[in-house]
Amino acid sequence: MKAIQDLYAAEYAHCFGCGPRNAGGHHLKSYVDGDRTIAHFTAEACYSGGVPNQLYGGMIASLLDCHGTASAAAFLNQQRGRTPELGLPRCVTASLRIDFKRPAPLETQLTITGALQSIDRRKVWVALHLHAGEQLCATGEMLAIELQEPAQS
Ligand SMILES: CCCCCCCC(=O)SCCNC(=O)CCNC(=O)[C@H](O)C(C)(C)COP(=O)(O)OP(=O)(O)OC[C@H]1O[C@@H](n2cnc3c(N)ncnc32)[C@H](O)[C@@H]1OP(=O)(O)O
Repeated sequence: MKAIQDLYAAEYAHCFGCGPRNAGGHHLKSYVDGDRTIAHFTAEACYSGGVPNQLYGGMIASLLDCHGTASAAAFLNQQRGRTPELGLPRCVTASLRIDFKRPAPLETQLTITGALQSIDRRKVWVALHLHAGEQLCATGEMLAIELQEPAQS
């Protein structure tokens, strides 16, 4: 199965966190998994927060940001009855609230999941969770918005 990010149009594939066309980026890969989405990521030691073996909060935000917008695109497509191969809507983050519940470890596989909360036209609300094993480390609530097509001249 292709990752959601690998279905982005070339002009929207430059994201530092997940863009396949960003050579220096993190290349997060998100997948549809039944009625949710899932991604895995292992952070290198350089992404430390102030405390040893604790992942920097900005990286947690980045993982939720990229996984959330990928999830929103996939959920919009599902609602419209379109298969991803026909192209994905392009969603960006309008709002992202994060609760940091427990420290997330470095050099350990993290699991990020997304669940659809609701859709209202171009607006998609996604609930996000980040786990290390069984431990819930962070939750997020995202409002993603589908970009409008540029007006035809
Ligand atoms: C393409 C995929 C690449 C991967 C992306 C990875 C994730 C990212 O890092 S994205 C980068 C960070 N995000 C951004 O830079 C977004 C910056 N913001 C914008 O570009 C614009 O504000 C944008 C596109 C979100 C919305 O603008 P625009 O298309 O003009 O819509 P606009 O008319 O303002 O709002 C649409 C609706 O959303 C609502 N809305 C907009 N922003 C918010 C917000 N922050 N909170 C609540 N509601 C909002 C509006 O009230 C409106 O609602 P309604 O239709 O009911 O009246």
